[in-house]
Amino acid sequence: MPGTTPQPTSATRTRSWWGWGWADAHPDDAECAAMGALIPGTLAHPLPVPRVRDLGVGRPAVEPPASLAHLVATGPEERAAHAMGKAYRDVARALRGRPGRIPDLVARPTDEREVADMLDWAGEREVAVVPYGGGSSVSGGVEYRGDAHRAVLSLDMTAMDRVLEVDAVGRAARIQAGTLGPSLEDQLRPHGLTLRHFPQSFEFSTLGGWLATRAGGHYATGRTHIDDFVQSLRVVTPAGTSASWRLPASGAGPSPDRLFLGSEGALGIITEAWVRLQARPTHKASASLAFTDFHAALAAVRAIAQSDLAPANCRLLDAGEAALSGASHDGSAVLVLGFESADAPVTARLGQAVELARSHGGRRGDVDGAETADTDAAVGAWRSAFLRMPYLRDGLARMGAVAETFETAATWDRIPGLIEAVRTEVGQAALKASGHPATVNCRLTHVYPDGAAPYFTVLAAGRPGDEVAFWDDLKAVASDVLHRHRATITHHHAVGRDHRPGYDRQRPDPFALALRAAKGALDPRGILNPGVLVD
Ligand SMILES: Cc1cc2nc3c(=O)[nH]c(=O)nc-3n(C[C@H](O)[C@H](O)[C@H](O)COP(=O)(O)OP(=O)(O)OC[C@H]3O[C@@H](n4cnc5c(N)ncnc54)[C@H](O)[C@@H]3O)c2cc1C
Repeated sequence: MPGTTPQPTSATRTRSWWGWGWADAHPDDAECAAMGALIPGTLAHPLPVPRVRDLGVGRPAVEPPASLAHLVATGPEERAAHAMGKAYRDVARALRGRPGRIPDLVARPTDEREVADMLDWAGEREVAVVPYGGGSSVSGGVEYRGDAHRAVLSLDMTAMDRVLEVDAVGRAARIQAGTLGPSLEDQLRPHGLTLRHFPQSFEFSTLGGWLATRAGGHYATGRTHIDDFVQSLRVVTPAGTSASWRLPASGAGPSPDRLFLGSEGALGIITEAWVRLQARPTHKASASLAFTDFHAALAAVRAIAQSDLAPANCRLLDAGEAALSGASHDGSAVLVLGFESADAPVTARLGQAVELARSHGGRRGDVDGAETADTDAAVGAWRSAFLRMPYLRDGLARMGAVAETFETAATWDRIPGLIEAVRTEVGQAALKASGHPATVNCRLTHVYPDGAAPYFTVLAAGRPGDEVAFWDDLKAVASDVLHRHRATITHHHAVGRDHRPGYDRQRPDPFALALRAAKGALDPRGILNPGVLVD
């Protein structure tokens, strides 16, 4: 229309090379300063937005092979954008001009043959291959550390981005690994189907990345992990291509798919998968409940998780987290509930869950019974904050503040003690290291009949110029607490390089032996994502 300003689209917008999401969505200097003022001890002015030209990116250590050169980028911008994931420590390193080793080449294969050719070439020349989906890793999964290889190739899968087949009868689709979340759902929509896997990073992460990290979706209890949706996988390894059969279930020995789910690029390149789909939900209802007593709220959540009500969303925000997201301002914890169905109205189930929560002391917020949309104010506030949070984290990082999250899972008997210990010990460690009190909030992002996944947010003044070491020290304290409480080192953020010490302590020794043997058999030259999972 004449006179209207064109809205930016994904075709016209630029991804940030150093931080989350779109470059144009980051808070400006004034917003950064306003946020920083809320955390005592942060910088007076924001650190400048980092520029690739200040990194002094050198020439690649190797030339791309002539036959594949048309798939390879060697420019500094592309290479810098593929050097790291999107954790706080990645953002902090970029802000200080120390992103670590920049890959020499960025390759974008368009089919499986090209993936195999890239691996052959890399194997012959001792070039490390780091698979790259959306690059949203928060555990050091897409960066190369060390210098044991001649060069580093970032294998960006996003040119393989199509839904290849839809089986409407069996409700499944064959999808290429480099498909980003929004495109995947856009391609399924005309079929009335959905994968319904929504990690917070949905917009900038791929099916292959979800599979390689065993990602956890939000708005989901029950079938939460991407593993639950996999029918079969194709994986290109230096030892050949693994293709499993499409099956609804199978008891034929250990599952080949399970070997590659969570393999984080260390065993092969996932090129495509058949995944189970669902009808798109048409009935929706949501509600929030406030709790004065967090322990009563924990009991309410457990009761709902152990009932057969099966909410689509059941997450508990402690008082700090509820205040941060705008879901509550009176010191209450908030339980967010959501129900969905493609077949039947859900208000009755929502009503039962609300009653269960009330019997544990929950005070009812607005219940939306419209069956079509979420209008509960607390639910809406939480959802917008949830999506905006990564941008705000990067704004706070520019103020020298640490704003980061970590997550775990444990059985119900351990949950109260675990949450208390993390809050206390991480809080004390931050105070000791920076001289300023830190905020350590908790929410339960995923709940199960037998346990829950607590997700912690840390907001603290960093040590100016030394933010990464400060965060690493806090994370080491947190990892020790998790280990003592027999809570997993990660529920859905993957192992990568950052969680290796915790993972190595957690996994049984015979399993480590088997994993090493698998790595040796599939990747005999040790070129695939060296440093993640297993050496
Ligand atoms: C703001 C934010 C929110 C997040 N929210 C969630 C969340 O809600 N749930 C969740 O589970 N995670 C979350 N994450 C973590 C991250 O998004 C997930 O680990 C995601 O699955 C990574 O997908 P990706 O496509 O970005 O993979 P990448 O980050 O590119 O890669 C992740 C790992 O998988 C490997 N890999 C990628 N593609 C392939 C492939 N085709 N074959 C073999 N290996 C491959 C990489 O080498 C790397 O080791 C979040 C991260 C951020 C920054």
